Amino acid sequence: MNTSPTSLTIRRPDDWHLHLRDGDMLAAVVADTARQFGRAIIMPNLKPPVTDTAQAGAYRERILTALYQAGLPEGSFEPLMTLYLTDNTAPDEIKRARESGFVHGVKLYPAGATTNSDAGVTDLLRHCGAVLEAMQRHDMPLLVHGEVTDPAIDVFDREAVFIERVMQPLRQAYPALKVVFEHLTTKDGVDYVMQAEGPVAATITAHHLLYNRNALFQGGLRPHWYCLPVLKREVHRLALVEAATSGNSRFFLGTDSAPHVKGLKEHACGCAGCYTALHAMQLYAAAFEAAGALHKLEAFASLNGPAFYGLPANEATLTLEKSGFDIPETLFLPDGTQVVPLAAGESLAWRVAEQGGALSAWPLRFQRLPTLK
Ligand SMILES: NC(=O)N[C@@H](CC(=O)O)C(=O)O
Ligand SMILES: [Zn+2]
Ligand SMILES: [Zn+2]
Repeated sequence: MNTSPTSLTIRRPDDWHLHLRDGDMLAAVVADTARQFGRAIIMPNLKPPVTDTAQAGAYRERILTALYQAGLPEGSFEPLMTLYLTDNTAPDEIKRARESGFVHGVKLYPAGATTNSDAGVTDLLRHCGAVLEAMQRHDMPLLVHGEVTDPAIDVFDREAVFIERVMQPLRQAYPALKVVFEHLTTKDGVDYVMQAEGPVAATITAHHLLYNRNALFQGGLRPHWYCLPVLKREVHRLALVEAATSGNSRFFLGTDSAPHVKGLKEHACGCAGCYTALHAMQLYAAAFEAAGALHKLEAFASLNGPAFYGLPANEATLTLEKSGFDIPETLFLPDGTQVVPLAAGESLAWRVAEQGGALSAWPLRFQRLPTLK
C-alpha cells in the first residue's frame, strides 16, 4: 500500500451492506457503487422481498442488465445476493442457495424494524430453528438488522437490547453459525462483537463513523441524516471509529447506502436511509483521516470482509486523491424524481481518482479488472 498525504492506493474495496432497489432507482444508482467497489452484498428488502434462490437469481440478472445498460464493462462488478428470512423460509432453501454459488447470506429483519420489513421474522428462535441449523451446516452467514421492535424499548436502546434478547441466545444455540451484525451503531455493539466467541463480525457505515445524533437536529430537523439504526451519542461514534480503525478483522465496510426519493425523505413521516454510494470512499476516507488512521482503511474496506465471507480479496486497486470532491445537491432519476445524497452541497477532501460527477457517464478506467469466481 502506498500512502502519502495526497494520494492513497488500496486494493479495490467491497461494500458488505448495500440497497440497490429495483427498476428506475436501480438503473440510476448501480453505477455509483460499481465505480468504487468490486462487489457488494445486495440487501433483499424489495417489495415484495427476495425470499428464495430463484428470486435472488432473477434480481441478480436485473442488476447485471442495469450495469450493462449503464455502460459498465462486463465482469467489473459482482453482486453478492442475499435471501430475506421469513417465519416460513424452508431449510431446503438454504441448500439451494448455497449450491447456486451467488447467494452469500440470509438477512434477518425483525418484523417492523425498518424499511420494507413487514414480512420479517416475528420470533427468530421459535420460528426459524431448522433454517438456522441448515445455515450453520451449509456455512451460510446470517446477516442481522440488530434492533428489537418492542415499542416499550427506547429507539436509542434497541440495538443494546437486541444483544441480550436475540444475539446471546442465538450464539448459544448455534455457536458455529456465521453472524454479521449489520450497521453497528453503539459501543455496546462494538464491545459485544469484540468479545463474542465464534464467527461474529460487523459492518459499519460511513455516516455512523462521521456523525452523532446532533446531526439530525442541526439548526432544524434534517431528514437526510435519518436512517435506522438511528445515529447515536458521541460516545458510541467514538467506539465505532476505534473499532473500524483498530485493524480488528471482525469489522468491515458496509455503506448501508439506502436511496429514497426526495419527496419521501422530506415528508411528514420520512423514510429511513441515507444515500452514500455516490461518495462512499470519500466519506470513509474523511472518517479515517480524522482519526489519523488512513493506513488502516485498506484492511477495513478491502481485506476483512472477503476474509470473513471466504472470498479472495480483489486484485484491482482504487486510488483516492486529496483534490476535493463537491457533493451535488441532488441526483436526478430518469423519471424526473430526485435523490438527495448525504451531506449534499458539502465538500470533502478526498475524491476517487477518475470519478466523474453525480450519476456521470461511465467509464472509469480500471487499472485491472477484478478476478471474479
Ligand atoms: N438503513 C435504513 O435506514 N434503511 C434501509 C433498511 C435498513 O438497512 O435497515 C432501507 O432499505 O431503506
Ligand atoms: Zn437494517
Ligand atoms: Zn440496510
